[in-house]
Amino acid sequence: MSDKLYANRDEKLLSTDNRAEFSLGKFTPIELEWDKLIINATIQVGQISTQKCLLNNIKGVLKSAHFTAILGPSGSGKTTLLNFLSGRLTSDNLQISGELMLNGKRIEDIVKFNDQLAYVMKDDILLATFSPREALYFSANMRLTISAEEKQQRVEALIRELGIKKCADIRVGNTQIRGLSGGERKRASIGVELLTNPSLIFLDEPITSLDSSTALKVIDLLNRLAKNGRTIVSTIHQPLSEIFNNFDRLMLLVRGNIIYQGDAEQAINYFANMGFQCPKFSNPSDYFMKLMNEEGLIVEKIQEGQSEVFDETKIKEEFEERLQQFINNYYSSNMIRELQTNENSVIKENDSEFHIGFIQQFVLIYKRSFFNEIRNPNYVKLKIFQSIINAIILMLVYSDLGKYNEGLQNRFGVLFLICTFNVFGGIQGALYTFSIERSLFLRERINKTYSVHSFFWARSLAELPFQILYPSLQVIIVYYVIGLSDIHIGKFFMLILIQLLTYQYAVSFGLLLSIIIPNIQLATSVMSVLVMPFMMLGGFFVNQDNIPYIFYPFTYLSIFRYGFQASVINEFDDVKYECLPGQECNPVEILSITLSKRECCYILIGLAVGIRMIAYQALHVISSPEKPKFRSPESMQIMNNQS
Ligand SMILES: Nc1ncnc2c1ncn2[C@@H]1O[C@H](COP(=O)(O)OP(=O)(O)OP(=O)(O)O)[C@@H](O)[C@H]1O
Repeated sequence: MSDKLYANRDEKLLSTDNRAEFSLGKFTPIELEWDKLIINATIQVGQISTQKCLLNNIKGVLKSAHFTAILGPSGSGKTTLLNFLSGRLTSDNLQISGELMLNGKRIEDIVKFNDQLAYVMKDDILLATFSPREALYFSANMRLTISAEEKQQRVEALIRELGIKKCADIRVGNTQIRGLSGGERKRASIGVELLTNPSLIFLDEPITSLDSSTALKVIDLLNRLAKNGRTIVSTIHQPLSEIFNNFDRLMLLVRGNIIYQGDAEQAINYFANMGFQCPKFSNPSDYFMKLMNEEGLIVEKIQEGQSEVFDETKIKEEFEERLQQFINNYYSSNMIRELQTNENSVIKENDSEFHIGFIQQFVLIYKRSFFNEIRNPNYVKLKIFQSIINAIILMLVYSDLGKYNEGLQNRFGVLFLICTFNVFGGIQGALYTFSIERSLFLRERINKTYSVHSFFWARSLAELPFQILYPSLQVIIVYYVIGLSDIHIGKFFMLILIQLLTYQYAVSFGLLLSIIIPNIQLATSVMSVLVMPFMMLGGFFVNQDNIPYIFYPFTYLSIFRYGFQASVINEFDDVKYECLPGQECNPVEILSITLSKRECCYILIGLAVGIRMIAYQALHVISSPEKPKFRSPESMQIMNNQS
């Protein structure tokens, strides 16, 4: 059926220079072949470690100018295969053996050919505050070294090809911002990956959660890309028959074994010849899914009229037998002999790591991060609102600071609360902003869009104006209304500086947490657990002299301590405070503060910078996860025997 749609595919393949042209420009067709591929995972349960086979000695090929669909029940190894083929398999508990050939030539690591590949992830990872056109221009400016005019032509051509002209300038959106529909978002995600004009495109469940007509549009787009000579491979969950009819090649995976690999149209006949006839007018993919599942076997029995309660072990045995029959039949079929790539044009390895220099990367990321912040109106409004509300609460509670001992207590209290609001505001802000950008950062890093260096510095600088605004606002409102330091202009600015430094330390801390803990809920819980001891040992609740030695590390690192102590020194510096009528005391000594205001500020700067540098290193680590190493088939066999 697909041939009816794409009658000229073979002509394209036989073109003299073996190159095909799409509106994006020329590219070299790619065929990818793998052989004797085994992927095992080591699973540790308590003291016992076992081996699980994820892909079981499989051989296969992805042909150029074909759209290959990988179908299989959940857990059959589809994503593992796709990730292996695209060089994205990252897990230190995996062991691999096998061979990979690109256009007939054996290669060690497909990542060296990243320029020719694209991977469209299951989730659409785009910035909610940017439109598809802006996302495409950002990616084009980062990843293409052609002239500005050519970039514009390519972006506009893509927008046309993707059929997203009408929504090209609408923001992508998310749960808070109304934006694109699911299908438009998916096509925009595919567009970002197509910008580099890749020859080989991997897609992980591109139509899951799309309605049937939108899913058909996406599949039609993939078909058009295949028609033009590209190699398209996609995992797909239970496609409709209209969608199934658009596949050129089909690969069926069950428990890490391939049981069919070949022309999608021939699959029905192939299984019919084995005695498994797909009923008339039923969806072939539904039928194949039923064949590949134990549950399918039960359904089959019910449909045959068997009404007894099914014995689980018997069903398991029967399914094992059926699976073995499929595997044996597949290995004795002609399909396995046809799995060869053509000796084809040699593919060039990536030229360089990045396409543009640090300064250009920095400027592009800076602009994007800055606009992302201000286009997130709810977030900015919320932060400003939070600062104002905190200030109002402080003003109301401390409307009368008092004169003697009670005045002392109140002043300590208000200064500690200002620090507390800033610490929580800084940590939460950093946790929130990085957690929503995390997947985008990882996707762009895998694509080598920019360096960690440029991302880190550009983002830090773009956020700085907002990190100055939020804590300052609170001090500005509170200071004069409450009447701290008897309204001394120098002390007022000093208090702002101290709070800005405290906020920066909190931001560094929050950033580190959000980098090392991918789950925002977990990161928030860890934050609360860690922040409480810091708070208790910040110098307000317990006097510095009475803190047990065991807690000293917390006092040295406390996010509250230096900001609070510096604020207290600032408030009472050179002031003899009248703690009782006629009796003066030095509040700094009451709290046993031994550091000077300047020392506290230097320590805050040191901690903010130090923790930020650790966060920077952590960004490097998460953006280049360790890849499983290739092993010999013999050592895999030994490991399997031992487990
Ligand atoms: N690193 C790992 N360690 C242990 N088991 C793993 C690992 N990665 C994958 N698996 C297991 O391997 C099997 C295949 O996983 P995979 O994600 O490839 O399946 P899938 O066919 O894509 O499933 P789905 O359709 O549900 O996405 C699953 O049982 C999964 O739990």
